[in-house]
Amino acid sequence: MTLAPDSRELMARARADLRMGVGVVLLQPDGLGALVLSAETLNAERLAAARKLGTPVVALTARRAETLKARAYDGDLARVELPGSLGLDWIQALADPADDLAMPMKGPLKSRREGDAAFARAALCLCKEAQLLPAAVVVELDHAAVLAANAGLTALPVAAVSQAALESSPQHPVVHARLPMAAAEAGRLHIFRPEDGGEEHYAIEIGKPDRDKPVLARLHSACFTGDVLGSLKCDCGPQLRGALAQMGAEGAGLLLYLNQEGRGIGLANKMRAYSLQDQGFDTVQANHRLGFEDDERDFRIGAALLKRLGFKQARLLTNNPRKVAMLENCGIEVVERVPLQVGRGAHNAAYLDTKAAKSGHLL
Ligand SMILES: Nc1nc2c(ncn2[C@@H]2O[C@H](COP(=O)(O)OP(=O)(O)OP(=O)(O)O)[C@@H](O)[C@H]2O)c(=O)[nH]1
Ligand SMILES: [Zn+2]
Repeated sequence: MTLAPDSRELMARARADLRMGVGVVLLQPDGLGALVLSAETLNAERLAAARKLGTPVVALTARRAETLKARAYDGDLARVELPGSLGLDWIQALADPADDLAMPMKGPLKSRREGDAAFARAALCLCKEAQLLPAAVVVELDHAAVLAANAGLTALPVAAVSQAALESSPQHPVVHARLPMAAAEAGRLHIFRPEDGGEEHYAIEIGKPDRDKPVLARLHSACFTGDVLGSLKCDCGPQLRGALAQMGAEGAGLLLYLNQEGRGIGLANKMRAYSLQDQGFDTVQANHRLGFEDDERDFRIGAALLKRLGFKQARLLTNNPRKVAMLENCGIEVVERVPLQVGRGAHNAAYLDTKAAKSGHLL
């Protein structure tokens, strides 16, 4: 056992650093490395310091590059060259689509072809995990480890980032306690904490579901606007309350409340998406313009929590066939899909229709 943080713990530090605007260093075994800064949280002083170290590029996802008409030579991403005359405002306009329509970016943008995109790819992965806009300034360095040590920056192997993206962090039970609720007096709230320093997730157990029978279950993704504020733009609030009510009526069930706000992009980015929706884009187009995929959630967490609580089979309350497929892939048998169609209204009809047309939701 060592006191030093392992690579997963270093990733948690890196996420926190990027959110504050502090750079992180990525290292390759051959000694080559890169300084990475989030485009969203970068300031002018740090950009100037980064420019003294080498030639920065702005890493963008292929989704964002498509909107900006930048060539994504690396497939899933583009490394856009940063002209010497342009600075922070230009980088932030590349990253943030808020003003795309009012002030379109003046191109053409020049994308880098040569070299390895591994640093840029890891940088975008870290930005997404930090729930920042997926855009980063990346400067390749010869003496990256020395820079990290001298400046006190978090340094981690670039391979650790790609490896972590493939795995789902183990979730550990922290505590559970009785919680009488309006929907069911016999309620119990369990808290789970991931090893990787990410968001905690919750399980709400209603009654005493038999572990040897299929449990009436729901994987509910956090929606602050719908669940708490009663937003009419989505169906989350009525789905949450409808699921709990059905479990209460049956006397048993399990609702997993997964802290994957905004289909995994975080509340700030979801509000950016809402702003784009006010400009006429639908929910999927808005995610793409921001540089995200339609859905950035990791549904493996739900399967892991079901298993951890002793369940092997479920009757799943959902309209999303991807949730069913993912649970099955992760070893939970879904014996029945129980539709959950509640809360349709004037404000969310187009949103629900888009989910059906583009994301495969069943109406
Ligand atoms: N990015 C983005 N997220 C949204 C938008 N509207 C709602 N959400 C999020 O979408 C998620 C909805 O989650 P769920 O209701 O669990 O999932 P679902 O895929 O709709 O599937 P079912 O409800 O089970 O049929 C929540 O995390 C919301 O915060 C939007 O316009 N953009
Ligand atoms: Zn919602």
